[in-house]
Amino acid sequence: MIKVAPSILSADFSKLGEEVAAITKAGADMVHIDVMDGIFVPNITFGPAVIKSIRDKTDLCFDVHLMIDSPERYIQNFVDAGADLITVHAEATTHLHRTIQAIKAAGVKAAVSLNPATPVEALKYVIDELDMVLLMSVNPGFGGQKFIPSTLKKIREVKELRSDIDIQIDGGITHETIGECIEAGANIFVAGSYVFSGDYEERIKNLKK
Ligand SMILES: O=C(CO)[C@@H](O)[C@H](O)COP(=O)(O)O
Ligand SMILES: [Fe+2]
Repeated sequence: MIKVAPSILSADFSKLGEEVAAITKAGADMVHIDVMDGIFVPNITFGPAVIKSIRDKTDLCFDVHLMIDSPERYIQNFVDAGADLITVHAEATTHLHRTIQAIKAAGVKAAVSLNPATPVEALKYVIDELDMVLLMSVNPGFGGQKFIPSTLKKIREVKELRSDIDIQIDGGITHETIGECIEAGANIFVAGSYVFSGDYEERIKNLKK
């Protein structure tokens, strides 16, 4: 089944709670929350306090995408804030396996993300521990960028490593780019600018069909 996870990076921050309620009503399957620290990526967004403030606006899964250096330092803070699924970047932590164990020990689902230039081999010795793999289809840091086509090959490579794993694609997803990702084997789609620049319900429906 195809799932759509609107990224609130493209929402109106001045009314974030209402935006989360609106995408829930519009048929979103998860809420994708992009946390950026200005070090791992050249942008800064929000932290646990903001996430906690919107937790009671929806019952949907809070899919927290950590684009922060050494994410192991903050796992418990994001769990306490209401995260259901925590994604860390393989490039951001020295001890990836230990970080995954820490996420699971904290009682939430664990995923690993790879930047566009990072080979799928980076997942080889941790993939059996994971609930999901996130493949970045743009360089992380900003919404509204163009989909990088080499992601399609990476989707197939992840499938070869573990055929039953959820594969989430993040960056440049629209009604035009989603189809080839589904064909390659991905099943969860983050969409920021595409969903938030139109009628939310119509845009989510377009992606699902
Ligand atoms: O993690 C990121 C960006 O680093 C994403 O989640 C973006 O928010 C996706 O935005 P669009 O490409 O869909 O506009
Ligand atoms: Fe993201």
